[in-house]
Amino acid sequence: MIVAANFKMHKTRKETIEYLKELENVEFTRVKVAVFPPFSALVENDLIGAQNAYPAQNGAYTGEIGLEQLNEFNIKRVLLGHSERRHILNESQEFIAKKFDFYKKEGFEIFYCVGEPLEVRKQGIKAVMEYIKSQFEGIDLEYEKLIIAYEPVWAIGTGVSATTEEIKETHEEIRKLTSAPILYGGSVKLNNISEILDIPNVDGVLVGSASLDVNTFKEMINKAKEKIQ
Ligand SMILES: O=C[C@H](O)COP(=O)(O)O
Repeated sequence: MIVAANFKMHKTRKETIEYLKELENVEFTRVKVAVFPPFSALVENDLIGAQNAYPAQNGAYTGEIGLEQLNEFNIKRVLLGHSERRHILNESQEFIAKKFDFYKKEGFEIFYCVGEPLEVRKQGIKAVMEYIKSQFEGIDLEYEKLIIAYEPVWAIGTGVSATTEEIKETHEEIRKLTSAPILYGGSVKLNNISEILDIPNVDGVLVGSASLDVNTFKEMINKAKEKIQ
């Protein structure tokens, strides 16, 4: 079971350090926990991953960070292909695949996000899978340190999670393509996490807004623990 927190553009360095301190007392046995803070809050801690990274050691890439900056904090985990980077920052599949390739070669654990917009979901699962397959172009689905996060765009930050049936059918289809763990993300809250974790082929969750409160996130970790036999 994997429970991951994506702070997006929330929290300062000080707040992130306090958050991590709160997590120190949590017993993680058999639950993998990951925390993705903003770049300015990256610290050396096993839970930490970067929300994004440029595919280079260093260089003239204004506004980006690369391997050199991640190495400073011994960070070996990165989130790639998040919907906000694809849709707000217009990252192309080709560029995301370049990042994937670079950080795969560096042995990073890669949380790789996919998910369809509402107009595609309305056309049904076949169209959803065509869309998702296009987001897998250039991605090594056999990479042993790959974790996939299925996050329907229309469920992110809206308070409206995908239905159990939608998650079930999509994860089932993604499972046919890879043996990597598959997380669900998109309005995961304390009141729906248990139900979501019960769905076949759901190996964990990627949580945005609900993860910002550390007590809520801790309770989510506990709910995930309850699912482990
Ligand atoms: O990375 C996390 C997802 O975008 C989900 O965000 P959310 O939980 O605020 O809907």
